[in-house]
Amino acid sequence: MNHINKIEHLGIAVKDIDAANTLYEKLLGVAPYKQEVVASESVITSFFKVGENKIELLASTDEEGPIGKFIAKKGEGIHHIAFDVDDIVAELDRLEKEGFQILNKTPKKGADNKLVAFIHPKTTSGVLVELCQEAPK
Ligand SMILES: CC[C@H](C(=O)O)C(=O)SCCNC(=O)CCNC(=O)[C@H](O)C(C)(C)COP(=O)(O)OP(=O)(O)OC[C@H]1O[C@@H](n2cnc3c(N)ncnc32)[C@H](O)[C@@H]1OP(=O)(O)O
Ligand SMILES: [Co+2]
Repeated sequence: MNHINKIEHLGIAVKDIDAANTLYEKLLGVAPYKQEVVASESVITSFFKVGENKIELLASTDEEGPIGKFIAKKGEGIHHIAFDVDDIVAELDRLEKEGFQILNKTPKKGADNKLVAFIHPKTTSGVLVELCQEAPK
């Protein structure tokens, strides 16, 4: 069984979701296919399909949220890389045993019908990693 199946999406932190939607629609030549608020993360997300991959734009709904804090500290830009897994609980267990710092050991509801968990960037050479498992319909 594969551990990591593919890149699920690339998360990009933006200040203004409408302005970023317009910019990325020009850049990619395609409109976003979904916009979704994830209140637990204080974000509004917007998804673009690019071939087999996805871009997730994220704007903060609360400056104290993770995206608000990220932009305040680092400005707009690439925020995280998300990987698709078949069994997120098993993968979190494997990665914790491998020494990665899991930020939420219990997967939480993410956007685009996913269960998600995050790994601290200080244990992944500075890249915030998200694991995603397709949530049961
Ligand atoms: C779930 C909905 C959606 C989806 O796909 O379904 C999403 O993707 S939501 C995305 C937003 N949610 C999260 O990011 C949750 C996980 N993130 C966190 O728990 C925090 O943001 C955390 C722990 C990564 C950083 O926490 P905090 O900002 O409070 O701490 P610091 O600012 O002190 O940062 C500590 C250290 O990490 C560096 N850092 C922070 N964010 C990132 C990042 N995105 N990429 C790389 N590095 C990051 C920060 O610069 C600090 O490093 P230092 O060397 O001390 O400056
Ligand atoms: Co994400």
